[in-house]
This record gives sequence, structure tokens and C-alpha cells, in this order.
Amino acid sequence: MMQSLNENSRDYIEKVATEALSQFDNIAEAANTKLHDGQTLGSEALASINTLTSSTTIQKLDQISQANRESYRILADEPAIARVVVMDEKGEERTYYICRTTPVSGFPNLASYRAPVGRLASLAIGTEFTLPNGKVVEVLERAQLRPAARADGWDSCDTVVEAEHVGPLTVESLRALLAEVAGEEVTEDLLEQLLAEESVKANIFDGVRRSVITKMGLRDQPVLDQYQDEIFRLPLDKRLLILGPPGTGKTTTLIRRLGQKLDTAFLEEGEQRQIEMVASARGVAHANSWLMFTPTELLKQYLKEAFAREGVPASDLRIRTWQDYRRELARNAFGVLRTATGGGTFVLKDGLPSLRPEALDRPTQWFDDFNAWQRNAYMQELHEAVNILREAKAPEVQSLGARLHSALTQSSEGGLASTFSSLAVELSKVQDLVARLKETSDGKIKAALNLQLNRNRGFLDELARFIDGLQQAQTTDVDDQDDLDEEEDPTGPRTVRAAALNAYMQAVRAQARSAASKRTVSKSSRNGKIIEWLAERGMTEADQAEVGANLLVQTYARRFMNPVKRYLDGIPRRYRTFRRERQQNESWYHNVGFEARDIHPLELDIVLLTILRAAGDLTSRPNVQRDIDSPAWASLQPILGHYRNQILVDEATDFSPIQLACMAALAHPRLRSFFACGDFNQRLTAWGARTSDDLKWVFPDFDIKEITISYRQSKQLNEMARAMIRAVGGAEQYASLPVHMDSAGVAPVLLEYAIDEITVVHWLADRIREIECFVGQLPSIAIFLNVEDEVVAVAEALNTALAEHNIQVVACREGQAVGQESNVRVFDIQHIKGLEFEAAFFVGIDRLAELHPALFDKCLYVGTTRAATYLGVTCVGKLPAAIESLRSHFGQDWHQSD
Ligand SMILES: Nc1ncnc2c1ncn2[C@@H]1O[C@H](COP(=O)(O)OP(=O)(O)OP(=O)(O)O)[C@@H](O)[C@H]1O
Repeated sequence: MMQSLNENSRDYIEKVATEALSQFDNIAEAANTKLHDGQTLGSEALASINTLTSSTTIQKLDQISQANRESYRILADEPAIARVVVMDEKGEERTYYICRTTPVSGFPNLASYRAPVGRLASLAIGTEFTLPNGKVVEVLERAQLRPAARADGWDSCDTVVEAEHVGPLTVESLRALLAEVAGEEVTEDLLEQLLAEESVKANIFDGVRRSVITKMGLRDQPVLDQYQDEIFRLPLDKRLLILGPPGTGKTTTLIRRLGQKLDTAFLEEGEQRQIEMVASARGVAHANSWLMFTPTELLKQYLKEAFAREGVPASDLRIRTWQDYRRELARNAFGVLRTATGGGTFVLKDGLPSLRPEALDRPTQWFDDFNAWQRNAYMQELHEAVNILREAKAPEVQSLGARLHSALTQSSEGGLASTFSSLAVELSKVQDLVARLKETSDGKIKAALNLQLNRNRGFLDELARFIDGLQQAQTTDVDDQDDLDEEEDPTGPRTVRAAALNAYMQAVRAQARSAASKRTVSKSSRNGKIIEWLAERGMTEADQAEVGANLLVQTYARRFMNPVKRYLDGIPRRYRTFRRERQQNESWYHNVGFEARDIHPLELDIVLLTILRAAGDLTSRPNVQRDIDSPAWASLQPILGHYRNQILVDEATDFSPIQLACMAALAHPRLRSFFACGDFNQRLTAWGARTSDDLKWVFPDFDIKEITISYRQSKQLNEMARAMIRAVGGAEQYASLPVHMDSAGVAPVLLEYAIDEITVVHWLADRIREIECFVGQLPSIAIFLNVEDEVVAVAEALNTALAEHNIQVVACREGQAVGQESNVRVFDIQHIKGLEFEAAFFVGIDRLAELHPALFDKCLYVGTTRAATYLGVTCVGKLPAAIESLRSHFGQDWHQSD
């Protein structure tokens, strides 16, 4: 609505305009001067003065200098984003200008939005605020500025101006406003006066105007609202979750927060100390130490520009889908998944029919069950070993057994971490004993081999030939792994004879062990075959018994050589045994239908979380942190390398509590900085988190904040979204439209009985043309389909239908974003989480109900809430019964609703 201004308001806006534009000029000029005066703080400035200056100092200065240059560049383009006038308790007024970046010197009242004073830009008129110096001020006036450099000077577009008795008003162009003022005084021509009057009105609007979305990418929102702003500023070491309906700015807040927390200049002193400590221990700069998880690749692309605006570098490398990251962790870091080099236990299979429904319904209990079981199994292994050592014949073994026994019993109260600490004390004694025993057993075995070589020099070559023929056979029975000699070189010997020697030693050891433990070696195993081939050419029976007893002691003593490593590395194998046990009584798993070596992605999450939590429990202890390089704890080192100063999760409700807990476990234990956002009504996965309790399981001290102002959608679409939640039985959420924002839009439109593609395509083409007419330009438009297979065909048909008006339609196959410009894009619905468009069409929603009965309501809700203003849906038949009650919200086209 155009505004007829009273004299006072008009004078006020003119004053603001004059002052703001001249301030833009001054700030930009100062920034430009700094940018071009050639003075830098970096190495060039220092090197000539003192060649001994340390390289880290130079590096630091270079970084500062680089950051300063970046700030000047930003200020030269965008001198300020807000102007705020405050009054202190003595009645003194002060005007602040707020900018996006670090301010340039010479402007005492210019502050960064990231600084505490920046909050002023988000506060409503009349709000009291305590400045960092303790002074209490009240906000009197506020203007949100969008600077634009024109050929003839600075302007600000769509400036929102507000004071106690003025506005909020939106001024399209501050510059035009001042030009009109100047023009009025000189013209005497009545026609010109009338025209001028009208253009003044056309330049100023009541309230805040919604802007049209023209690009594919998250919109720039330089100033947050006061609730978002409060969350964005919360300290770094928090566990935060923002919940809120679609379009309330959850992702926007998350990105702004990351930008602020990466800028060390705006961290609190304590926080700066913390991150310096973490960085010096690990050598990773704070700016690079973050990781964000998104559910789709497309969302990652969509957010790219928003990250760039925040000055966040290399965002591409640090935004990951869990699917990718999980595989990488499990395969390359923790050896859970098999690799071509022979490591790893499992093969990951997406559709593995291993899980019963209760595993999906109660994942946290499933995890607790396994974790308790495996901890118990591990402790049993230790106790079993200790008992055997205590009963050994050799007194030195007995006495070590007794010491280990008391270490175990004394620490049993304090959990695993204290067990490991107690065992660490005995480590060197265990190492000595094992080394001595090994020397003896190796000596005996090699003596037997030498005997054979003396008789027949070709013995090893013959064995090598025999082994060659065995290559295809299963090398070892997987469940015998536990008994394997742990001293073997994992990469394997390089020469034929060395390989044969290795095989000989292994087989003879297995034979000796079996003689001592009265267990037989499987004849079909590789060792069994070699033993058969050796026949009488191994050790004598007496030696076998003696060496066997020695080897058994070694095996049990080895359990104490590197208990932490053994505990962590053994988790996948323990998982396999646990699964086999639970399968028998059909608990969590189906009894049959899959192989022991295969693993479902959700099972892999359980294994990973067990590893991460076990490691996290240890690394968070000060004594472990202190001694992390000692042999007792060194096996935790690789896990430290995966910790990040900040972990962020967008669309958190698409991830299971187990997945979220894995991500949480990647947050550095010193900072525990975790920030997630989501909406339970938008959960698009069967396994996603369903309730706040699921999230409290991840972090009992999760601070859950709700934001409720729905910025994306027009009034009509917002009402429909709420009606949809009521119709499908989702959790009712409170959502309000921004006060003062012009949220009026048009009703969504519906096409039923669209049986064939031609009908749908022509209808879509007509609606798209209507939108262009309405808006005056082509905004960002998306079309969602239920299946990937139809994406290309629909895009092509629509392209043909719209060719006459030169509207380009692109197929986004497999959720790949194509450019940012305002084309029409066609997607499979599964990729569109978190995106927004000015217009969205959802084709064949009744088919969606058939394709995804369990998630139909959620998909529909997510799909329809992507549209800001224009929403169209089509049905092959009629509107599904579940949402029949929404019929009254729909129109047929946008001609009628004009
Ligand atoms: N304070 C604000 N003032 C005006 N617009 C805002 C504000 N905060 C966010 N927006 C706008 O609202 C829209 C939605 O923002 P965003 O995508 O961050 O919401 P979301 O809550 O993450 O949505 P979804 O739940 O659909 O993922 C964006 O266009 C954003 O620019």
C-alpha cells in the first residue's frame, strides 16, 4: 500500500536518507583508501624490519592483513546494513551504524553486526539494551539499509524505516526520495508537481514488503529478528537445537551463527583461549575446524552462496551428507567396512533385509542393548584372560596375572575408563613378558624349520608352491580371528619365501595352540591344509604342547598389551557376535535372509556410535588428554583427528538419534559445540528423530529453542500449511506471520483428473505464464515429481510448451542443481528438503500417497511449504481423502484470484 505521509514523517525520512547516504559515502571512501593505500600489516611490512620474526607470527599477521583487506572490500561495497538511534539514561542520544564485517577505523559508532552492539539492529523500538560498557540504552529509531552503489552516488533499496511514531515504512530508493525533494523546490509546472507527488508515493510503502525470490539459493538476510539474533549470539560451547515450522529462518540463523563463531575477533575471551588451546594441540585452525551435515547434496549447493556471503571459506569441503561421511569414517578411519587391502569386517548393503521394525522404532534402546552387551563381552574377555594367567605354571606369569586381577577388580566401580587407567600402569610388564615368551616360542618353531631346511633346502619353495595352489581357499575362519597372532605384519610379506615362512609359522603356531588347548584346527582352513601338507615336518608332539602352552599365555597376555585399541577395534566383531545371538530369538534382527558379513546402514550407525562414544568417553578425561601420546592412549589419536570445534546439522529431524549422536560425538570434547535445526513435521525419513526426547538422548543438556515467525510463505499458503498439519495429524505448531509485513498472496491452485502428461504440462505452462505476468519477471520456479524417471521427460515437454515465451526449463537429475538463475527447474521430490522458491508445483500428489504411504503427509507438507507465493498441485485422480478438507483453500488458476 502506498503511503500518504504527514509532514513530520516525511521530514524524518529525509533526514535519515540524507544522513545514511552521506555516511555510506564516508565509510566506503575510508575503506577504499585503506584498500588502495598499499599499507599492509603482513609479512611484506615485517620482513624488512626483522628477518628473525617467527614464521607463525608472520603467518598470523598475514591472516589478519588478509582479513582486514576482505573487510575493506566488503565495506566498500556495502558500508552499513542498519542505522540505530538509542538514548541512554541521561537522555543522551547516539546513532550507530551497523555493518556486516569488521568496521574501518575512524568511525566510532560503526559496529559489526557480529559484535555485541550489533544486536541493536535486531531489537524492536522501545527495547532496552545493556551495552558492553554496562550502560543501558533504549532503541528509539531503526532503519534496515540495503546499500547500492549507483553511477551518480550511493542509494539504499527497500530501506525499512521505523521510529516511535513513524512506520515501519519501506522506501524503495532513498536517493530517489532526496532527488524528489530537491525537484519539488525548483518546479513551478503543475503537471510536474503532480507527477512528482505521485512518484513520492510510489517510492514509499506502509509496512515491510516481501521481496520476490529470483534466484535458486538462500536469500540474504543481513539482520536477523530479535529471537533469531538471540540464538545466533549464544556462546560457542553450547548444545543448541532450533525447532520451528517451515520458513521460520532456522537455516538462516544457523549459517549466520557459524559465520559469527568462525570470526575469532567476535568470540569471548574465554572462548578464544579455548580454541587456541585446541588449535595448538591439533594444529587445525579454528576457521577450518567445523563440519555441517545436510540431508541432501542439493541443499549443500543451495546454501553455497549464503556461506560465501558469510565469508566462510571452503564450505564445500565441510558440508557433508551423513551417507558419505559415514562410509568414509567406517571404511577409512575405523576399519569397520572392508577395503580392497584386506582390512575391515563388513560389506555395506543399502537394502539389507536384516532389521525388524522395532530396530527402527526404538533405535536408542537397540543401541543401549548392544553397547551394554559388548562392554560386558569385552570385560569378560579380560577376566577370562586374567584367570588363565593367574593359573599359569610359570611364577612370573602368575604374579602378573595377580597384579592384573587386582587392577581389574579395583577399577571395576569406575567403568571402563578407570579400568584402562589401572591397566596402563602394568603395560610395560605385560610387554616384557610377551616379548620373552615370544622369543622362546619363535626360537622353537624356527629350530624345527631349520631342521627341515637342513634336510631339504627346497623346503620353503615347495611350501610356497603348495600355498600358491591354496590362494582361492578361505584364508582363516573369521571367528578364529581372535586367536590370530597379533604380531604379524598387516601388509604381508613381500617375497615368496618370506610369505612361505610366515605361513609356516602361522600354521605351526595354530597346531601347537590346538595341541595345548585340545581344540582341533579346521581341516578346510588354510592352516589346516598346511598342517596336513607338513605332516611329520612340523614340531614334535612334546614341543607342540610346550610351545602351545606358551602361545596361549601370549594370547591372553596380549589382551593387556593395548587394551584400548583392542576394545575399540573389537567393536565390529563383537557386533557380529551380538547380532548372531539376538537373531536367534528374533530380537532387533530377522533370523534369516542375510549374510553375516553384510551390514545395513542403520546397523553401521550403531557400530560407529559405539566406537565414537567409547573413544569420546576416554578423550574427554583430563588424564587421558594429558597423556594422549603415551602408548596406553595412543590408539585414540586417529579419533582426535576427526574432532571439530563446531558441528552443525541442518534438517536434523531427517537423521536418526543414533546418527545425530555420532555427529555429536565428533564435537571436540573441550568445546562440545553443537548446533542443529529442524522440524518434526518435516521428517522425510523413516528413521528420522521423532520427538524432543530422541534429541535429549543425544545430549541431555540440549538447549531447545523454538522460533515461530514464518517468513517464507504468504498468508494463504501459511494458512493452508497449518490446515494440512491439522488434516494429517501432525504436531500442531504455533506460527505467526511477521507483523507489518505485507503477506497477502494468492490462493494455491489445484488440477484434478490430470491423467496424461500433456494435460499436466499445458496446465503448468499456463500457470507459469500467469506468474510471469503477475510478477513482471520470471521468479524462481520449481516443479516436483514423485519419481526420478520422469524428470527429464517432463522438463523437455515443458520446455517445448514454453519455448514461445523463451522460458527455459531444466531437468535437475538426481537432485543436481543447475545454475542459480531464474529458470524453471524440475526435481524429484526427495531432493528438495530445505529449499525455497517463489513458485512451486507438485505433480501427482495422489500418487505420492501410493508410493510412500508412511511418509505421504510429511512429503506433501515439505513439498507445499517450499513455495513462497505461488503453489500449484495436480492429481491424477482426485484430491486424496486425507486432505479433502483442504479443498476450500484452492483456486483453479491465478486469473480468477487476481
Ligand atoms: N528475520 C528475517 N526477516 C525476514 N526474512 C527472513 C528472516 N529470517 C529468515 N528469513 C527468510 O525466510 C526464508 C526461509 O528461511 P530458511 O530457509 O532459513 O527457513 P527454515 O526455517 O530453515 O525453513 P525450512 O524449515 O523450510 O528448512 C528465507 O527466504 C529467509 O531469507
